[in-house]
Amino acid sequence: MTVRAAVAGASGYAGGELLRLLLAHPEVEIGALTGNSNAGQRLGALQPHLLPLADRVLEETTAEVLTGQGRRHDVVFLALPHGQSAAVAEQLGPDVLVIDMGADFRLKDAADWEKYYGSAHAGTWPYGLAELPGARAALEGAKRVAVPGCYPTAASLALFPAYAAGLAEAEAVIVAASGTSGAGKAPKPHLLGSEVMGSMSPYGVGGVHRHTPEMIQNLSAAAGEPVTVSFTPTLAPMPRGILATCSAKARDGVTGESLRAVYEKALADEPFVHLLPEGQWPATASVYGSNAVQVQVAYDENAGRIIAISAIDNLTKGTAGGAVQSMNLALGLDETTGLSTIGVAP
Ligand SMILES: NC(=O)C1=CN([C@@H]2O[C@H](COP(=O)(O)OP(=O)(O)OC[C@H]3O[C@@H](n4cnc5c(N)ncnc54)[C@H](OP(=O)(O)O)[C@@H]3O)[C@@H](O)[C@H]2O)C=CC1
Ligand SMILES: CC(=O)N[C@@H](CCC(=O)OP(=O)(O)O)C(=O)O
Repeated sequence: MTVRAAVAGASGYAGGELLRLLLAHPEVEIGALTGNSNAGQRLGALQPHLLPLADRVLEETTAEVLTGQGRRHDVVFLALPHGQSAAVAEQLGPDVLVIDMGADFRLKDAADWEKYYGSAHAGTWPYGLAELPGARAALEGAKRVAVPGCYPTAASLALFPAYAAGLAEAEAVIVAASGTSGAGKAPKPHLLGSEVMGSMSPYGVGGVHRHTPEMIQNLSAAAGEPVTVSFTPTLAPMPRGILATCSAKARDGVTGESLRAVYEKALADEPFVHLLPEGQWPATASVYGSNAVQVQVAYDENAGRIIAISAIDNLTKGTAGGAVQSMNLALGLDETTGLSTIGVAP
């Protein structure tokens, strides 16, 4: 099978990571690459690490370029700022597979979308987090996929086994540290090297971060009841990676042994999510550039809380790897095709 893929937003961080993965995908041929302010530029000037594509020139992001006659794209990836995908997506025909790496189609509840994103809700597509209960069935054969946000990927994969097994009360506290690439490539004063280097700082505090309703959606679905989430993101002085420290009050009767047994069973067959051996803890350095997710879980007897910690690469499993994994499922390819669990160290 040859899958011809177009990438909109090829000049950005998510688009760049996606192209890195697609270049190593045995079934994919790379078609049109588009940008916005950088349309007309050589990709080599913007993404110098993607040597085989250095002489490709970015086109405008239009429906004609993405799905026009003669383009022959089987899949279109949209790696655009949130709020920009819907207008493009509605012009793409029903036969092409469209994978949105932005937020536009992740949420089911229109009121949540309006509250956290401040615009009209565009709709809801099958959710590209394959590991969640029931997700693979919805992705197989899908023509539209909404790739999750990076923090919801990390937090949901850490906590869903506890909720799916009924071990946790319906309240979760999530504190996660992210590398700066999570904020995208567009210049922002708080991301200047001199602001970020040597310092960690919180942002989006007090339940206002737009990933909160997405986490609530995922954990409530796993629990089968509404779960409240208190989420605090922090910025860490590193280019990539998310470490999510998640906790929830344990239901009566939970022990360290029963908790571990539930996680071992839930994650046993997952190709990308690895429950670490007891005593070993997730670290962002171990998943750098890889689609792997490290998870560890412990029962805090004094506080009666379940502590679940995960590490991902925000650009790989947190966006581009999740997008490729979803594409594989949608097209009937082996889910792991073109995706590595091998990191880079030190
Ligand atoms: N960075 C991350 O870790 C993650 C990102 N995502 C999502 O991926 C998407 C892209 O993020 P990211 O790559 O980080 O952002 P960047 O700012 O790095 O890249 C944005 C891309 O979108 C293009 N673009 C900007 N404005 C428009 C517009 N109005 N119309 C069309 N194209 C436009 C830019 O083109 P140009 O440069 O030519 O102006 C660029 O290619 C976002 O929705 C983000 O939420 C999801 C999970 C994780
Ligand atoms: C460090 C940092 O700023 N991270 C981003 C998350 C980016 C992302 O994954 O989210 P979307 O795909 O939903 O945009 C933020 O907190 O907004």
